[in-house]
Amino acid sequence: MYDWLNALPKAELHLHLEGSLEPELLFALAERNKIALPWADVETLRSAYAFNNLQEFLDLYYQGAAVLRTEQDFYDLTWAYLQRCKAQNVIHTEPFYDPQTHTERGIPFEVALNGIATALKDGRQQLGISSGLILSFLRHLPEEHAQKTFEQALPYRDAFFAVGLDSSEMGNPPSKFQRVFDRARSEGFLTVAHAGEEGPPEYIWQALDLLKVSRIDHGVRASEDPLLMQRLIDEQIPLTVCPLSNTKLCVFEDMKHHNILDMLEQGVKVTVNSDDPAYFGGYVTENFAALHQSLGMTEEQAKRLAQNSLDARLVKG
Ligand SMILES: Nc1ncnc2[nH]cnc12
Ligand SMILES: [Zn+2]
Repeated sequence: MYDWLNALPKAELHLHLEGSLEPELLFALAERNKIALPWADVETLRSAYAFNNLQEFLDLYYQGAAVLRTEQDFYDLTWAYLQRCKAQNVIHTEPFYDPQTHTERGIPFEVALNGIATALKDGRQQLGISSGLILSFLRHLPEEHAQKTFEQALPYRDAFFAVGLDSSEMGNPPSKFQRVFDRARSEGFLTVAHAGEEGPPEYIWQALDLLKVSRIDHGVRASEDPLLMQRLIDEQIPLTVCPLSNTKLCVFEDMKHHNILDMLEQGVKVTVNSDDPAYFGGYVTENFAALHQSLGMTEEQAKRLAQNSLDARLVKG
């Protein structure tokens, strides 16, 4: 039905690998690793995917990620996501992963990174999907933990090209991470950050001015601040918007109220992404389809959104 959206060549620039863990794989990995789960079956787990806000989702997301233990698990997770990319004509992806989600529960740093990096390499060679990995810090933890994580990552510097910032936004402003982002930039890494998902426009200003980000992840609350909107337009700073995520997490009450097409028409470089597709009801094509269904997105707008995603890539080729 949405072949025309599937057919558009596109890039995905906002995807948490841990958020692509489908319930079926989650159960398979739990069995492989002999981990007892609190849900009776896949359907029971799926029925728990009802959230009132970001935190309610994160609590389940971290619980789900606990089935990931071995390099093979991380490989399988990443490979399954890349297969979805292939099926939806996502020709380039710049996914995040959260090292601290795994190191904080005793998984050695290199286990997750090796599994992910190997799958991304195979994706390039076997599927023709280009990619670059973003190492994302958990903002609900102290900055010192992020510093330590970055130091752990440095010996593997060829495996990622940027650092990011995710997890609980409210009360954890970008300013909390200024030093570790300074350090990452001094080592030659690019920066991105989640900002303006639930948090105020002020957090977007901070991400731009203090963390010197190349893109804003989400950023939908920018529309509350005309000066900020003007800056995003003037400087063509990309926003990696995630429509299904925003409605699942009640950032917008209904897709009919989503502001992505208004921002597109005002000249903001918005892109369409899936965020945590296993939890939010779909991958990139389903996100485009929701915009068509609820907002009347035209074919011309879809093409512009897809082109924006290709233009907003930070890793070329
Ligand atoms: N949408 C989101 N916002 C913040 N942190 C996240 N981690 C995974 N998904 C996230
Ligand atoms: Zn996200």
